[in-house]
Amino acid sequence: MQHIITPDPINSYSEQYTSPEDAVLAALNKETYAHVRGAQMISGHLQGMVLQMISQMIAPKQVLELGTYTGYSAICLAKGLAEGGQLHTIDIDPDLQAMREGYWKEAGQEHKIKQHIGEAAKVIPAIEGDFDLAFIDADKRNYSLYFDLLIDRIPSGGYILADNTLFHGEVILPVDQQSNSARAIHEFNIKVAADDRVEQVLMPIRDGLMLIRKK
Ligand SMILES: C[S@@+](CC[C@H](N)C(=O)[O-])C[C@H]1O[C@@H](n2cnc3c(N)ncnc32)[C@H](O)[C@@H]1O
Repeated sequence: MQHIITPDPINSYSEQYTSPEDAVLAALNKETYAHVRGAQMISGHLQGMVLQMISQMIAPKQVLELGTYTGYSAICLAKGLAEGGQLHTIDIDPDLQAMREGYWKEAGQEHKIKQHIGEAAKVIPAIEGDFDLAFIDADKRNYSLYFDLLIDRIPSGGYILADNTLFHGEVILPVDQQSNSARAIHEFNIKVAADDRVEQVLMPIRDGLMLIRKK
């Protein structure tokens, strides 16, 4: 499944003029593609640097990530945490835990990252406090539910990032030709755009990255 909607040469050029992927992230990316199912899900070099820079700009005290996978985006987001800050990351799948913990340690970020295993919708209410930044990157059909669960936990001036908001370009197809996931994402985009509590920008980076700011 294609997860990059920009043409390959444009993507390669953009990567060429983006700061190089650090050695630990490059090794994690390589191992994910070599050994882990669904490797196209990984954020990767370009989007990873976008996540890192957004996190560095916000310098959040507490970040919530929905969808850890092999832990690539968690490293990128953790790099921007304020001194003493923490990233909570939730995944339903326990199997990749040893792999991600190994890379978090190698990246020197393990002390900032707390892994929660379970269904995101059940785990979110069990984590205390507000989130200066939340990254939604788990199952697509629940994006609208995740927005509802998170919006009151984001302070004014805080941010939500949502991945795959262009869903391989399927969101622009007539609704009856969209897959269930694409329709759920399209409904999420409509919902966010209609919500007066937020302002947002849908950036055509990788598979579509929406940056939402709570007013
Ligand atoms: C797109 S991947 C995350 C990629 C990762 N954020 C990155 O950029 O490298 C989605 C992850 O969401 C997890 N997931 C799917 N449904 C979930 C649910 N209901 N609750 C928590 N995690 C879920 C999957 O196990 C998978 O690891």
